[in-house]
Order: sequence, then structure tokens, then C-alpha cells
Amino acid sequence: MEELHTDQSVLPRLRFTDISVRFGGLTALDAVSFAVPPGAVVGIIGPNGAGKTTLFNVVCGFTAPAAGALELDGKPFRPLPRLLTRHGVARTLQGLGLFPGLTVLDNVMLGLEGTATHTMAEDALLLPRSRRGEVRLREGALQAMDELGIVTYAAALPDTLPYGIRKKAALARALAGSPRLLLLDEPAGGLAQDDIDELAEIIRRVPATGCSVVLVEHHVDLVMSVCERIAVLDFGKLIAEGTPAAVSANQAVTDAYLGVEPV
Ligand SMILES: Nc1ncnc2c1ncn2[C@@H]1O[C@H](COP(=O)(O)OP(=O)(O)OP(=O)(O)O)[C@@H](O)[C@H]1O
Repeated sequence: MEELHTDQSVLPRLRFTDISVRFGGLTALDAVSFAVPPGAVVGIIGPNGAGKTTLFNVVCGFTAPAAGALELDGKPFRPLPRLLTRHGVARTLQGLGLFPGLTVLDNVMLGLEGTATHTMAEDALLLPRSRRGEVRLREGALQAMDELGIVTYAAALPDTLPYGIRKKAALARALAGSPRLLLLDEPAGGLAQDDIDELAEIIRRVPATGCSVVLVEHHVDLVMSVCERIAVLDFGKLIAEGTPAAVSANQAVTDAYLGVEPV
């Protein structure tokens, strides 16, 4: 199997080492090891139930691995969901995950909450430090929305907007905190081709900010067009890893997609 990052002198942004996850008798991930280089877009593909979302849940601390280790920028990483923003990790969900009762702006501001420097007590008392913090969150959120071309929808409630705009709002919320690792869980789901093309452009721009992207996606054309490396899971095992060209030519990958059981 090809090594995912070729320059051994560069510390990977994220490294999985022998990560295993079991749900009762089911092995959802079986000793999965690979690395995500800094500033790279890496795809994770595989048939339904292969373990892709479980891998994301491990990085977010929602699922504890039975074995194995994670490293973020070369340091042991034991993620806690409530501290993810502080770790510089952001994630979009398979659905939208937007709060229907909040405006788009308020939803995007939530992506910056973990970076707030003011305390809840200061918020409650409406102290100047709290107001300054609020202004900073607001400006950060508006900037993230502006970069995705959705600032005009700031005051709208999500349910009143087309699906493509709502998807961008979810993406803006993830990008607002300037993450160093962005996890995208099926971002193309439910989008029309024009929106997918635009999404591809947005994803390609992210590494310029120094952020690595990990993309779980069933839309294989999108993965092939934006990822420099791809990891393929099947029944919880990493069966291939490499460039899009190498992965497309891999017989084990073709078999997995055709439903041939691994030996
Ligand atoms: N909380 C859970 N409890 C029990 N089994 C689970 C749980 N979460 C996932 N699984 C099982 O683990 C396996 C991997 O699931 P996972 O959702 O990670 O796959 P996936 O590759 O993301 O699939 P899909 O492409 O359909 O989203 C599946 O067999 C699934 O049924």
C-alpha cells in the first residue's frame, strides 16, 4: 500500500495509528492507520457501513476507540467534543445541523463560541467585555459568510432558504473558527450539480488558509476532483490509500464497490 504522505520530514496534521472501534460484536474499524498531511484535502470513501462516519466520530471524541491512537500535529490527541473548536477541529454533519429557530448569522456565530474570550457571567451582566466579545464573534461570522457569498442571508431563518444556501451556512459555521482541521461529512448530499461544482471550488480554497480537509463523500467524482490523497475503507479495514489515479486503478477498491467480499 502506498504511504499517504510522502515527505516524512513534515508532521502530519492528523495521524490515525491502529484505530479499532467495536460496537458489541461488530468491528466498525479494524486497526486503521493513515495520516493527513498539513494543508491537504484527503478523501475517505467506501461502501455503506464501511466505517467512515465512525472514523469522524473518533476524531471528534464522540466514539472512544477500543485500541489505537490519534495524533494532531505530532502530539497525542484525546478529543473532547466540547473542546473541539479550541483544538482547531471543525466538522460539518451529514444533515445540516442548523438550528431552525436561529438566524443564519446566529447559527454561524455558534461556530466561534469555543473561541470566545468573555465568560457567561460577563454575558449575563452585559459587561463591556461581553459586548466586545459579541462584536468580535459577529464580525468573524459575517466574514466567513462573506467568503462563501451568503452574507445577504444573515437575518434569514434557515428553513426559508434553498438547500444549497443552507449547506453553505453549515460550512461557514465550520470555517468561522479558522480551524486547522476541517471534517466534511457528505457535504454534497442533496446538492444539485451546480452547487457541487461550487462546493468543489470552496473545498479547493481551504488549504490556502493552512487548514487540512478530510472529506467523507459518496459522490466519487467530487472526491476524485478535489482530493490529493484518498483512503478507502471496506468493512472497517483500510483496503487502499493513495492518489486518486492509484485508488481508481486498485482492484480491491473496484471489488468493494461491486460488493465482492474481501478475503
Ligand atoms: N452507535 C452504533 N452502534 C452500533 N453500531 C454502529 C453504531 N454506529 C455505527 N455502527 C455500525 O458500524 C458500522 C460502520 O458504520 P458507519 O456509520 O461508520 O459507516 P459509514 O461508512 O459511515 O456508512 P454510510 O456510508 O452508510 O454513512 C456499520 O455496520 C454501522 O451499522
